[in-house]
Amino acid sequence: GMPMYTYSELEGFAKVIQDRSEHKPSVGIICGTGLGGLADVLEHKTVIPYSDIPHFPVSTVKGHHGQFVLGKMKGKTVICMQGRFHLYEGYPAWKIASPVRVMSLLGVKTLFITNAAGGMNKNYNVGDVMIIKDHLFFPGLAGMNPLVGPNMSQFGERFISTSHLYDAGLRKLARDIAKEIGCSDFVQEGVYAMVGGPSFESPAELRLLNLTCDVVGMSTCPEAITAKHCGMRVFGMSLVTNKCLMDVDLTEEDAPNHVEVLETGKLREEILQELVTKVVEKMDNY
Ligand SMILES: Nc1nc2ncn(CCNC(CO)CO)c2c(=O)[nH]1
Repeated sequence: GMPMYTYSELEGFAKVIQDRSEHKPSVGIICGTGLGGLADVLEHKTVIPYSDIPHFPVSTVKGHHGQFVLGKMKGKTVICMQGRFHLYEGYPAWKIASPVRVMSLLGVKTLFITNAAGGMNKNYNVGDVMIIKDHLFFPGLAGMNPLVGPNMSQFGERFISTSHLYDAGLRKLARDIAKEIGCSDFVQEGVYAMVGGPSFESPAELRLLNLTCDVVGMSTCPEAITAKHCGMRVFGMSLVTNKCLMDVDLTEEDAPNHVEVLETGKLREEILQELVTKVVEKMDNY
């Protein structure tokens, strides 16, 4: 594809946003499929469609708006991505992750990434929320890593560790808040597997992924790695929107589809908003 964004192009994207909004965000939120409601709770909102930013990618998936929303949440200044990008849309990993570098240039120090995912762990139920403690970035293992190519040392080092990619303090805080608001029954903590998509995984692929992972999706890893590269604290959370068909002999009606992914997002929207809002409120003490 076309050459990657240069540092000055990324600065140009940040400038378009700075010229449109007084907000100086310290927190970034990437809203997953059907989870765009997270941006609705912001106060004093500024909305900037991706299409208003020259040469910036645009979302092409049902359930994704395609805009930045800046505003206040519990005293913190937040920038939300309502609509994100995916490998299956044909975007390379570096382009999917470029909004994270723009957020870094705007001053974001902590990134919350949410997504919809299929449950592989048999103890998980549709509607569960899984705090991500680690990931299996399958496409990344095959070279579709957002950091491939010349290292942009303005953001970070050439070779970064991902041993502690999902911040332990924020995970502890999220578990404590889940207890506090009484939703521990359906708040899990586990490992996220990323596949490229757009086809859903075969039973054989699911059984392989389930050796180390609890849920599977088609996003999140490129953004998490890029956030770590530029020194952000990262918090990831999956909404389990369906149970995966782990064996070819299971009946057809369990097969995943996009409609149930969107519907489950609506079901749990309030809880997700409450969880994220409370973690944002208390995160500086963890
Ligand atoms: N088996 C399975 N179930 C899932 N439910 C949600 N997603 C996340 C992908 N969501 C796509 C299609 O809904 C839209 O981004 C998946 C997935 O990748 N695999």
